[in-house]
Amino acid sequence: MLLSLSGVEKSYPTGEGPLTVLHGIDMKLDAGQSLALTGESGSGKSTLLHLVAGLDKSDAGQILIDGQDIAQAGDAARAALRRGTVGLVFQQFNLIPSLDVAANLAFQARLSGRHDPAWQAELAQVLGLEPMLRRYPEQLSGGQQQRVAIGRTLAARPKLVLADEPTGNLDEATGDAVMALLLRLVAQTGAALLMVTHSMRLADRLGGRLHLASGRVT
Ligand SMILES: Nc1ncnc2c1ncn2[C@@H]1O[C@H](COP(=O)(O)OP(=O)(O)OP(=O)(O)O)[C@@H](O)[C@H]1O
Repeated sequence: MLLSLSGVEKSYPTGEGPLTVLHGIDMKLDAGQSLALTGESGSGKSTLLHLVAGLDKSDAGQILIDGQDIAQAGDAARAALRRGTVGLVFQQFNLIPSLDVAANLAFQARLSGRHDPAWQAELAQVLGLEPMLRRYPEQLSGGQQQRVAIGRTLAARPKLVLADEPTGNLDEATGDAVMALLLRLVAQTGAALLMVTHSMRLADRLGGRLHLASGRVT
């Protein structure tokens, strides 16, 4: 099992006292599987994704990624896991403005010691980025930037791809095309995909669905 959560709890301190956002979440995701994380605004989707990404710490429970419990891991171990095993694709593209497309594509793969020029070239081709490898992010459309962000994540060959509304900033047709590419590439690499989406239409294209309501799986 690539990703396994059991009894995951998370509260945030607020002016009115602690706010429990996740109540004992259990879930599993195997390599090659994809899962849509759905639920109303405020149901805890992003919180759950951030915990799995190691960007935040849970209060209780176990989060195993590839056999390693990140809930108990220290900051350095969580950062290493983020570099090595997990790839993130968020709604904000977070490209590096001072680097051209080719260097943005290579960035994460270089950090994780897995830069593979042939794989990067294949990604650039599949994602339609070949004509713009020397351009800078500000010279790209939103859909093009999102394709670079997906390519940058997949270039590092993550075992687990975490995506938060990855096509949320795109029009429907562009978003559909980018989503099709993401699903195709994830399937090709055998990675697992956990994706937050508000769109039932997009959720239906993934292998399964985990629905959250008030911080509980329903
Ligand atoms: N840092 C924080 N401090 C206090 N409360 C927080 C914090 N981050 C999130 N929350 C609260 O936790 C709850 C869950 O937020 P979360 O962002 O996980 O929801 P979501 O399902 O992703 O929502 P959306 O679909 O609107 O993005 C919300 O009630 C939110 O107000």
